[in-house]
Amino acid sequence: MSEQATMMSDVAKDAPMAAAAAVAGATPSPTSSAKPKFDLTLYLVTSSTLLPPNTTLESHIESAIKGGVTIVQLREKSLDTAPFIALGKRIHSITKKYGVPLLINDRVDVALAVGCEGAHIGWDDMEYATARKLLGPSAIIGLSVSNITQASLAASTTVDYVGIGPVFPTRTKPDAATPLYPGGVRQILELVYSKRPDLPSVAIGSINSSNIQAVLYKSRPAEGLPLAGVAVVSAIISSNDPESAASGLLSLYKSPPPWAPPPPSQPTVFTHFYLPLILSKVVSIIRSIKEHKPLVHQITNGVVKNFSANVTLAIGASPIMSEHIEEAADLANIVPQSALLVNMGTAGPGERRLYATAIRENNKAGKPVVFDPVGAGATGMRRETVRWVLDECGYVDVIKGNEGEIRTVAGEGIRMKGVDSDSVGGVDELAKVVKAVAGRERSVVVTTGATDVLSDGNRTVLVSNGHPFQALVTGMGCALGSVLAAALAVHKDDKLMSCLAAILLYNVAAERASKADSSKGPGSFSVAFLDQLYEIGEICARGEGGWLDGVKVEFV
Ligand SMILES: Cc1ncc(COP(=O)(O)OP(=O)(O)O)c(N)n1
Ligand SMILES: Cc1nc(C(=O)O)sc1CCOP(=O)(O)O
Repeated sequence: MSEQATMMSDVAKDAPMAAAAAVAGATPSPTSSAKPKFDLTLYLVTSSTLLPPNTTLESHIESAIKGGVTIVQLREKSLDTAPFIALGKRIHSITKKYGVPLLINDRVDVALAVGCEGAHIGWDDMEYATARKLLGPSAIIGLSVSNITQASLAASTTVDYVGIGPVFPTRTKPDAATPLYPGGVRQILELVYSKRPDLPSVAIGSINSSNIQAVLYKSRPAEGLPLAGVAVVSAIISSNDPESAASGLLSLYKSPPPWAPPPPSQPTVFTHFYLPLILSKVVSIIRSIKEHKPLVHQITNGVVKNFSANVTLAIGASPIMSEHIEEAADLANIVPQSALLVNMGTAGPGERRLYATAIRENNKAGKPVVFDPVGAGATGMRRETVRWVLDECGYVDVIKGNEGEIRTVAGEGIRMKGVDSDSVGGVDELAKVVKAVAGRERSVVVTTGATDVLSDGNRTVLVSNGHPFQALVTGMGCALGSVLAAALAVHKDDKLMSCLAAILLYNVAAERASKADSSKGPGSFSVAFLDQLYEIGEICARGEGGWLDGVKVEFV
């Protein structure tokens, strides 16, 4: 209330601003009034053509403001000047009542005539310097930014905010630039911050209740200003209940995303000094799996289903192999401890909607998601599926793959033979790539190979346990996804720790299986491996950690 009240008095005081004087032919005085305070948190951009039937823009805007919209932009592409000004005046009389600033899209002349708080302009509109001259120093002026060059140019001006977009493909603006996705928004935020650390930004382009938290979370730069808000058109304008649409968006904006629980009070420090502590946590996570029997919903490929289900059962978790969109929400909520594994091994474009629904439902339920981009670099279709999952389906907690797959996720055009991969650099170089991808996606990344590399973007661990037979059993790599998911389901507050527990369980089980008398080759090894997964679970249930004596763990 107090912020709104301050804003209201500022807006009311400054409303006619220097602009009105300019309309009358006078030059606006640079000291005529102070710039009104503005809050970009929930920015409503209008489009009358998207209103539901029998509704008016005036009542829609008023309801949306009641729901929490903090700033409004009148964007009416097909109105002539006179009706545009008349509409602007009617809308301004509403926004002023609530102390919410009103900006006009594209048309500086209309903003001047309406006497509202400012304008938003793009690169095809009036040049910023001219707009500023006409509107005066107290006007709020925003500039669109769709790429790094525009970001750099915008940040070299005195503009008041930038509108970054489109984040996603949008039907509302047919001439929008190429989608940036949250990762591209983050790059622009970093650039803007490096040139003008005080300049606030909003993101725009198909932002709605299903993606707002992922946009905010994944676009957040490692340092510098995060987004100051989100701008939406259809998510509010096309709604039959704009007040609820706005309040729903605002509440999602303000709450921490369910997949990012508050950091543990004592985060595990990953150094050799703390190895005994780390290994005792590994034991307790594996014991927890047996205790809680988490459900692992697996959308996985046909080649590995049976083995993955057996691996899940052997560690004490409960597998369900479902590929029905209709039950994704129920499965995400059916038990308190569960997780989702999405393995794209044999997927085609038909599966993308299933992935999106299952990932979003698990995000909403605060359940962890493991994504295995099998064969990511092998074909264009697979590369597009990886992009779709990471950019458009919400948030994945863990990305797990072999070196080639993770390098593809990193954006390297590595060639892959089927779903296997060639190693290109040393482990140190790979560790840098893994860490960079983890930082970029804000996920834990697990790369499997002779040495497994795990990173959450800050801490990076190398694990060199395991046995060469693992590479000779179909589904060995894929089934690891179910163990990662089970570990995350029971231990969410330090995801890297959960992944380390899963990797150590898996690889030590493989070493022990290779030494079993019954283990004569990959076939008998795979049976002994299931036995060892079970056996280690039993050992951990007794609270014993001797099985970890030979682990080869390095912290980098
Ligand atoms: C907040 C915000 N950001 C970007 C835009 C896009 O403006 P522009 O580039 O002028 O394109 P049109 O809106 O005119 O199609 C915006 N309007 N608002
Ligand atoms: C007005 C606008 N500007 C964009 C940009 O990329 O600059 S995208 C866009 C349309 C946003 O509408 P919706 O929320 O319905 O997708």
